[in-house]
Amino acid sequence: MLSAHTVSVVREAESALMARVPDGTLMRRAATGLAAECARLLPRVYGARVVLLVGGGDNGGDALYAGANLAARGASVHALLAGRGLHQDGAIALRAAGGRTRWFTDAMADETDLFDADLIVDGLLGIGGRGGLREPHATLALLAANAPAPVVAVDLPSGVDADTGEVSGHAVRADVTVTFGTHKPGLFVDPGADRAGRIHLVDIGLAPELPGPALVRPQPVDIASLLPVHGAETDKYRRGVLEIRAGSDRYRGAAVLCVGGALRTGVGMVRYGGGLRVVDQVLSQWPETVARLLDPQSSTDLSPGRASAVVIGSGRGTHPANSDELYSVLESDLPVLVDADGLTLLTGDGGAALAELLCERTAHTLLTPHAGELARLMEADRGDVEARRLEHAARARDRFGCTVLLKGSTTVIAHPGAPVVVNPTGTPLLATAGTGDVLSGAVGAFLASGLPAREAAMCGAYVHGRAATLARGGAPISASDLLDALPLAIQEAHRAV
Ligand SMILES: NC(=O)C1=CN([C@@H]2O[C@H](COP(=O)(O)OP(=O)(O)OC[C@H]3O[C@@H](n4cnc5c(N)ncnc54)[C@H](O)[C@@H]3O)[C@@H](O)[C@H]2O)[C@@H](O)CC1
Ligand SMILES: Nc1ncnc2c1ncn2[C@@H]1O[C@H](COP(=O)(O)OP(=O)(O)O)[C@@H](O)[C@H]1O
Ligand SMILES: [K+]
Repeated sequence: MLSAHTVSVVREAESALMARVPDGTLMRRAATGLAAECARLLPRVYGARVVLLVGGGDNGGDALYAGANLAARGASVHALLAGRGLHQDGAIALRAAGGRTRWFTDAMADETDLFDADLIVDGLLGIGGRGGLREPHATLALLAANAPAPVVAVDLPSGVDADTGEVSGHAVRADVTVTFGTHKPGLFVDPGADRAGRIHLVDIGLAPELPGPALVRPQPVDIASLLPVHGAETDKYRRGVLEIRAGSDRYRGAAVLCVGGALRTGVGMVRYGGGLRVVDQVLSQWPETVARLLDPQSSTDLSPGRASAVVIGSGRGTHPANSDELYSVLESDLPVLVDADGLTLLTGDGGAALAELLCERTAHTLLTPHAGELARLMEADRGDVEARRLEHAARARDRFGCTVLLKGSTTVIAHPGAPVVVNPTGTPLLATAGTGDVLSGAVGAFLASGLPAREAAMCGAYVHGRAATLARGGAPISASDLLDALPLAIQEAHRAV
């Protein structure tokens, strides 16, 4: 697992470490690691043209010392200084090694060395950055974006909020981010993650001072260790029986995709309950489904019966009868995943009794909203949810006391009492109708196999994201393509051990 810590925790750990080592040690370690990564990106250091964008704080200091290191090895290093302060010792070191420094003004915008650079180092702001970039930082970020050279961000791309990944206005877009001591949450979560490029962690000796992480990002090997392994003696009940209450006579596709997602994830049995037309459609597409007619409008027995887990909601409807169905499902002691229409039913005054029941559940419970659904659930603004996904997923987790998987450009999973998980797989190709239905089926299959909600969500989101990439080798996909690729994604994930 890669782990990330918030700014306040990093600051505390750094102070504790600094008290034990000679002055300047941490910055020297950081700058040495940064210079080494810069050197790796250059065909050769001697003669390379390196431009440093230098802010007034220690982030600028790191860039200046790394620049001094490169200048001492024969690079032509030019620092553009921005903001009010300057890390004086860093600037002295750079000049002593033959580098140049110059204060940046807007008038210079056309004649900077940026366009001729072989490498640009973004040392404008690190974990001390607050809010959108002010001038002249914003202009420099824009100039760097338009220059052809690769950009290396120091600690994090300037303009990205270290704790949330939020970007307001301009932010540097890095090809590589060299981060120090531990990852910062904003490097893992969009829109920040999208600005970070490849992330390289430099060990500055901080680990012993760090508490548990705020955030984790599973690696293939972590997923491999979680995936259920079915031995020779397994049978369909041990693999899990998933009851699916997704789709309706009106939205039959949701049922087909959700059932397909579960079957292709390797569940032992899917039981499906729904109206005549949707049952027909499910059976014609997936004859292995055990289906029964169930009309939420009239049936009194809406309970899920003998299953290992239930998925409910997508395309199911938001009528009072659907509320009754959700109520019976939540009343059971089975693991339950609630998606889409099921989430809508939890909102407003009408949803109060359901929400209360949800909060009281002791069995594994998982909500899988996208940003719009989470915004409705929590009476928040959708744009705000997208800008600060971690905070909003955690708020929903705390409100309902259950696991929340927030879908979107970065999928995050918030679970009570554990670090938030950031899913490392996925692609914008997934932003197409019906892919969420496949996800709920896949996660439901893992729940049915006995994985706890957090682990089921991690495995489901991971293989779903990989399936999107594997399905057509990076070409556009539809939700149905995911179904074919899910088994490959699972096979690949098992191999990572
Ligand atoms: N503290 C330590 O021991 C270490 C810190 N290191 C570096 O130090 C960095 C943190 O340094 P600082 O605390 O000095 O903070 P920064 O260098 O990140 O930034 C602080 C400066 O930026 C200005 N600023 C903040 N938000 C701004 C905005 N939106 N637009 C324009 N200017 C803005 C502030 O007024 C302040 O002058 C880390 O990210 C890392 O790069 C590393 O050297 C490792 C060791
Ligand atoms: N920009 C994006 N980048 C990566 N994944 C995305 C993006 N947008 C959406 N997704 C993923 O696509 C799926 C869409 O699910 P959802 O919004 O429920 O759609 P639907 O209801 O049509 O099935 C989710 O798994 C989500 O994480
Ligand atoms: K930076």
